[in-house]
Amino acid sequence: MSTPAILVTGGAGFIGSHTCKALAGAGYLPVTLDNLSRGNRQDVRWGPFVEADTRDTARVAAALRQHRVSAVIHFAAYAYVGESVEQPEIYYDANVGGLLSVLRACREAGVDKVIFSSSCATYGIPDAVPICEDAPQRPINPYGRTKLIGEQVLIDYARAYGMHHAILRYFNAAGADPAGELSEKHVPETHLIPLALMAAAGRIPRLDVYGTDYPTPDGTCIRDYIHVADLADGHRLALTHLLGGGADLELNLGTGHGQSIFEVLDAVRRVTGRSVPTRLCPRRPGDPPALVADAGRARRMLGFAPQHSGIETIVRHAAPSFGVEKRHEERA
Ligand SMILES: NC(=O)c1ccc[n+]([C@@H]2O[C@H](COP(=O)([O-])OP(=O)(O)OC[C@H]3O[C@@H](n4cnc5c(N)ncnc54)[C@H](O)[C@@H]3O)[C@@H](O)[C@H]2O)c1
Ligand SMILES: O=c1ccn([C@@H]2O[C@H](COP(=O)(O)OP(=O)(O)O[C@H]3O[C@H](CO)[C@@H](O)[C@H](O)[C@H]3O)[C@@H](O)[C@H]2O)c(=O)[nH]1
Repeated sequence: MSTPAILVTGGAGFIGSHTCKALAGAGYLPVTLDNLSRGNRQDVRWGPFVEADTRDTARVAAALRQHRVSAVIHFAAYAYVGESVEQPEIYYDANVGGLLSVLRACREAGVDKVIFSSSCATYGIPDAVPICEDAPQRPINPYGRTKLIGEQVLIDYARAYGMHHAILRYFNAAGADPAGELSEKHVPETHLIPLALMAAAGRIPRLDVYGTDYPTPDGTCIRDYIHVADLADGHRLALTHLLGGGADLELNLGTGHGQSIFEVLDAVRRVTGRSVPTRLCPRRPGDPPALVADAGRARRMLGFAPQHSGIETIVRHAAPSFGVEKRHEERA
């Protein structure tokens, strides 16, 4: 039997490149399609590369046909809350327009299985944590709205066209390939753990802590940090489920445990043995106080069980990406 080919849009990006590695390890051929606006060509190492924009429907359809693709994993999107508030047009265009174009290409090429990168940002400010999948989805910024629209498009396309889907709502992706073949990087860099490591390494003067007056035990925001290798494995499981004829899925991918900003900074200090200079700042607009997944449905439906997602492991695997010496080499 030939190796099933999977089109991975955004496969040159952070989560996409880690997922391509996991897919190749599981016997799939990942075909990356990326416009390199925010990804890295050198991280496309586990299958062919198509440099194209998702909105170029003809190029996407040609890639699907050329590689006889069995399913699509659609990562390609812009993913910054603040930027989406400043420039909503590029978000609706790339995130919603890109998805519509990929789905049109799938229908033209006869591909009927799509895995979609959604986000806990679709929940907005939740009424309660942990957040289960049936909680109300009331995004509070354009980024979250583009993801919710994407989910709704997929649900409508399933009813009308029989397009099968797995909607995966990631919580905070972090860390890097445990084997060290890929690093944690984002363009531009605005994420907490990378910036804390850069502050520990002396590459930036300090980490700004956005808000210490939230209704949380230490006053800082709580997030559910999930290791990128665990997220990659979640995609492998969802793909196996869909290719095996399993029902459509709408799942959180998180750990079920939250860390405050101060707890993350403590982990960075413990792992690196270095101090993290900080400056206490006002809240960043658009940040919900606490986002933690109810991870039960993914466990029940897919057997999803994060292996690397302790905060210290995440920080230890991310640290080399930022040139911070690890204090606990023996524990790698
Ligand atoms: N990082 C997180 O914590 C997180 C959490 C929830 C959801 N997500 C979602 O996961 C997906 C991947 O996120 P990431 O952190 O790996 O981001 P990333 O920016 O590292 O990767 C996105 C990739 O998509 C590519 N891309 C963007 N627009 C494109 C277009 N129009 N055509 C072709 N390629 C395009 C970029 O070049 C980049 O390589 C995104 O859809 C994001 O919204 C991320
Ligand atoms: O310099 C910094 C950077 C971040 N934070 C705080 O740290 C927390 C986490 O922030 P960040 O790492 O920027 O992640 P999020 O804003 O939670 O967004 C990420 O996680 C979302 C899911 O929660 C995804 O949808 C987004 O794409 C992804 O960027 C938030 O409370 C931030 O205010 C700081 O205090 N200082």
